[in-house]
Amino acid sequence: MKIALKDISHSVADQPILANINVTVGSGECLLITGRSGSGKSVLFNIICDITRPQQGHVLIDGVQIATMTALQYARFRRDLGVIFQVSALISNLTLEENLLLPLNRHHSRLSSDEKRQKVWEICQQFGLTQYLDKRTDRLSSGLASLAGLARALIMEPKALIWDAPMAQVDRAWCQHELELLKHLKEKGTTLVLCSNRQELITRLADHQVHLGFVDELTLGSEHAAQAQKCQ
Ligand SMILES: Nc1ncnc2c1ncn2[C@@H]1O[C@H](COP(=O)(O)OP(=O)(O)OP(=O)(O)O)[C@@H](O)[C@H]1O
Repeated sequence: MKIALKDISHSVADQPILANINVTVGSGECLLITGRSGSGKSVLFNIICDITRPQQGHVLIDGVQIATMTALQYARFRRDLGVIFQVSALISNLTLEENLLLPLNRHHSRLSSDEKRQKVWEICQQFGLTQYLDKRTDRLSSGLASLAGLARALIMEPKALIWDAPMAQVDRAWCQHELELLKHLKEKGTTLVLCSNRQELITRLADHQVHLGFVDELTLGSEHAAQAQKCQ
C-alpha cells in the first residue's frame, strides 16, 4: 500500500500543529514519525488513519484521496490498514477471543466460524496468548493488552501497519522481538508507519522520517514545523 501525505496542515484548538507535511511511503518501506512530546505525532497518526480529516492537504492511498474514495475503496482501505493505538483500544467487556473475532466478522464474513476461530488461535499462538482467550481484556496486564492489540492488528494480515509508540510498555526482550517482527513485516512488503523516537527503529528500519518539532528546534515556519527526509 502506498501512503502519500500531500501538503498536510492542521491546527488543534486554533493552535497550528502540523504545517505543510509532504512524504510518501510505499510497500516494504517504513516511515518514522518522530518529535518530542506534544509535537503532533498522534495528531498526524489520527490523520493517516482517517480518524481526523486534515484541515488542509490530502492523504492518498495508492493514489486515491481518502476524502474522495467510494464506499468500496474505503472499506478496502480500512480492511488493509492495521492500526495499533498508544493506549489499548480493545473492548474491555469482551474476551480476548471476542475482540480478535471482531475484525474478522466485519471484513471476512465469508469465512466459516471454525475458520475464524482457527485464525484467532494461530495468532494467539504466535504471541503466546492462547491461555487468555477466554479472559475479558480489562483483566489483562498492560503488557498483555499491548500484545493483544498487536495480535488484533495483524490478524487481518494488513498491507500497511500504523503503530503509535511501538516498543513502549514492554521489556527489553520483547522490544527486540517487536523489532524483528517489524523487520519481517517490512521484508514481506508491508508498509510501516511508526510514531516513535526509538533510535533502533530509526537506524534499522526507517526509509523516510518526518520530524515534527518546534521553532526552537528547527527554525522553520510557525511554532510547529516539520522536516521530512529520506533516510539512507
Ligand atoms: N483534543 C485536543 N484538544 C486540545 N489540544 C489537543 C488535542 N489533541 C492534541 N492536542 C494538542 O496538540 C498538540 C499535539 O499533541 P499530540 O498528542 O499529537 O502530541 P504527541 O507528539 O503525540 O505527544 P506524545 O509523544 O506525548 O504522545 C499538543 O499540544 C496537544 O496538547
